[in-house]
Amino acid sequence: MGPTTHTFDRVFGSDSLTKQVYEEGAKEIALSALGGINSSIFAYGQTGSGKTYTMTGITEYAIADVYNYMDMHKEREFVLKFSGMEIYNEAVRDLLRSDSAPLRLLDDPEKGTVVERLAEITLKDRNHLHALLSICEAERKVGETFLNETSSRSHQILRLTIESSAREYERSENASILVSQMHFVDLAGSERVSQTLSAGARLKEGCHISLLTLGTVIRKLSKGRHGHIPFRDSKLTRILQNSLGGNARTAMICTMSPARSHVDQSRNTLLFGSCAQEVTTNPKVNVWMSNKALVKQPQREMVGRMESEFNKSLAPNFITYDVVSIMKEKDLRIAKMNQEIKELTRQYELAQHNWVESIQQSTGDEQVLRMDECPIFHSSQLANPCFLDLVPRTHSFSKDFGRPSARSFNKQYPQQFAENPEDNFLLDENLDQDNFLLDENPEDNFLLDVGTVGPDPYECLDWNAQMADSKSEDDCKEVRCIEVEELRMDRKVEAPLSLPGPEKKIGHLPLREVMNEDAVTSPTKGPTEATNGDVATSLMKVSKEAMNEDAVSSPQKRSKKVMHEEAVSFPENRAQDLSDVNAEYVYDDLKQRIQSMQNAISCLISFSPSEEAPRYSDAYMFRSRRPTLVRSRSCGAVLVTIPPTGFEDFPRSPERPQKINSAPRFSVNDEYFSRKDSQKSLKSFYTEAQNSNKSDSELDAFAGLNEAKNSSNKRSDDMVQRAVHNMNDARDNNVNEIGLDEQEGSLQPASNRLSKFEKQRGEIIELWDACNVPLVHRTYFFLLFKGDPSDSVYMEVEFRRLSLLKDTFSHGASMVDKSGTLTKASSTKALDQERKMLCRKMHKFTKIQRKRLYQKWGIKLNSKQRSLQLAYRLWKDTKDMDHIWNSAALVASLVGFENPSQVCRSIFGVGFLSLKESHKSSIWKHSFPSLS
Ligand SMILES: Nc1ncnc2c1ncn2[C@@H]1O[C@H](COP(=O)(O)OP(=O)(O)OP(=O)(O)O)[C@@H](O)[C@H]1O
Repeated sequence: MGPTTHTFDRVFGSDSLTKQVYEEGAKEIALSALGGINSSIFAYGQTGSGKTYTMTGITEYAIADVYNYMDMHKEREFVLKFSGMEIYNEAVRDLLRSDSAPLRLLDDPEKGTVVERLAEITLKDRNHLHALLSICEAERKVGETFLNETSSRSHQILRLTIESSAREYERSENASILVSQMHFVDLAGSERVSQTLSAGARLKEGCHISLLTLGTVIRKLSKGRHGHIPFRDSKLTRILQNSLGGNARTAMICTMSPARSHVDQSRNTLLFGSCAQEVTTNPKVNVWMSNKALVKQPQREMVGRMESEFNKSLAPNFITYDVVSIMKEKDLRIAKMNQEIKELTRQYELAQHNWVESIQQSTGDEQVLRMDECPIFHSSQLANPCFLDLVPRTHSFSKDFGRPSARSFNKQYPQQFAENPEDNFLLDENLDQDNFLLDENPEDNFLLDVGTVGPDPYECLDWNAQMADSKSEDDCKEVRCIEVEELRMDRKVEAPLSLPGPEKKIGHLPLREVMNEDAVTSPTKGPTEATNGDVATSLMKVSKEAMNEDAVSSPQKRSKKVMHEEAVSFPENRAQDLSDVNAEYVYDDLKQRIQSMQNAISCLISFSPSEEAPRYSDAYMFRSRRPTLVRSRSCGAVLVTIPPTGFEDFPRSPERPQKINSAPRFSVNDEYFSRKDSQKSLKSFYTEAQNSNKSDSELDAFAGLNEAKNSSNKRSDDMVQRAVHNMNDARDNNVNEIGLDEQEGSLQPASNRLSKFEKQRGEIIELWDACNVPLVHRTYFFLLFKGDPSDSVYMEVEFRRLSLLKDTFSHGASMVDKSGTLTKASSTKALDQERKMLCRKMHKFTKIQRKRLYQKWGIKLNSKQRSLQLAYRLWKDTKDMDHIWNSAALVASLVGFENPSQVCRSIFGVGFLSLKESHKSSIWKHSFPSLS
């Protein structure tokens, strides 16, 4: 048929060694996979021409080279995965799972065609790979034996996936992993194409489809990528689509028999090889972003968002407009409201006085006394604290005519109860949150023990906290007290029956339940309060009910609303009005007006010059509403004592005029506490910061959450200087600046509270120093030092605990001095143990504080990445290992890691010590290019 010329890259004779074929024909391409480029080595040829023989050798050599390369490049990390499959009769079989059913092919948008459920074994070492190769070979042979074939009728595809990365890629901003696949494809004998084509009976058998499609694909590809390339027409071409014409470097080894009888097959093979020679592929380096790198981008955005929010919340600190005039205006309004409250309170007391008088007149003092002695609380239920717990603290029934008891109300109007936001807050999670002191951490009862000395810090707990602390205990106390009464008064009096007129109606109401409710809704009452006054108050309530009924049932009387309005609108007539049966509405109205006034004041003092920073003020208002709600609604006996004295309670009353400069005063140095000089007090820090050249950069770096550095260095400087200035203000207790003095008369309580707050803060700082309180612990107080009244209890507790700690230390020292019997070592050990114990307790407490702060900051507890990111940013430009250690400690505390070293490990992949030791090594240099 005449000579035909074909050109190939290499031609090997029959005396060529497989090694030579590999070295000259396949090695370069195969090892491209180590650089992230897919590679494929095909063997094509007729049966018995040496495909399997050659591919086995090439695979061996390639694997050896891969492992040699890995050995020579220890700075990189490699992960090898191996899988083997066989395609026979368009069925894909996993060679590593002998019993596997044919595998399906799936289209993955990123990876292309993938074989579903194909085993991919991560290799331990080269022996492991050899073992797997043997398994594949054996498995393929088993199939051939089963088919009673002496030659390969199937295609074998061995795939080695190589993932390589720099060992310290985790630390790199551009962290990436190279992922490539190395394919070794031993095709079925090529003669089968022509055979099957000629022998139609075998068309549906063997590998003809794949080979036929392979040939078509190669032919089309060799002519350029014009038209449709039928990759999807066979499993083989579908799986190897990349290798054939896409993202891969491919070597096609064509084997031929020198026998004259095989000249046709040899010619076909040459034609196939010629076509394949023309095919161009489009190999690329396959760079995958590491998981961390992938996470980093959105994480960075998230951090940025959080930081900007955080900065916004701090905005008042850096706002430059005239806060003095705004504060003055607010102070004036507050002063005016205080005056109004005083007047209302006076009216309120008078109303109550008249009301009591009217009750006494209508029932007689004797009756009251008899009621007082009534053992009406004889109830096993009442003595059951569980029952008490189950009764929600409803307190908004003062205007519900014929109100049922708390229990029956809930049964009858569950919806209404659920919809009442005032009631809901009693059930919300804040209860748990504030309940921690007793419930979540039994060990924190230690704090309560401390609290038995000096003024009770819990007087300034918000209402929920009081409820949480006292709900079971105080209720029990109250019940106990009642039980005492019961024992003392051993006779029953049908009290309601003795009430005149309409009272008899209400007398049908189970007075016990009314009393129960009173007991339940007066959690703040101590045992001594549940005496005659309580019962008298309960009686008043009963009478009130009766009056309500009366009012409703007497259309001749003026409407309640009118009476109510008149009583409020015309105070000069209040004497007459209050003596009326509708005096209760004046009473209620006054309460409500006082309450709304208090709320308004809360509004005013929760200074929010920027609408962008509503969080604190909102939270503040929410909290500040609680005491007034409780006191104004449910506890008549307690109610009388609230205003105006309630305003002077530190820090319960919400009308403290918040000093603008004081609120965020400590914000800038929040992170600065994580510096190595952990024992440094705030004062010394700020003094030093002010005099130090490093204040600009380091303060800012430690502020961390502050984007000021990135956005504007100049602004950052201003911020820091302002913060320092503020700190000095605090130290000098200079309240003149915001014009408080002008309102001194009316704002004296608030000023007192401010000064008390600042004094307490100073004391705590001194105690920290005195007790060598660790840095991490101090950091929990950054935001608590903002002066939010609702935080004052924590300051109080901290102060007491530290006082105790200090006393304990000094006491321990003096014991050593006095006794003289203890050796220094033993006493030191005892002190150490004691200190450890206290530290444990402190740690427990601070964990809770941390949780609380998280909630306050809006930080999710699982935001480890954010903190680590922050740490990385803090460390990026530092050479100071102490600095790293301290900030790692801070981050560890924030993210809940056990120790700072764990933080280092998370960021660098090595612990702190390794990090320190390796700071001159490539790891360090890589991580901190500025150092290298
Ligand atoms: N280069 C070589 N040197 C020595 N022997 C070889 C060489 N190539 C192949 N052989 C031998 O020829 C025989 C057939 O080789 P091999 O099985 O590799 O052919 P094949 O193309 O894979 O055939 P099939 O398609 O039927 O599987 C084997 O016994 C093998 O040992």
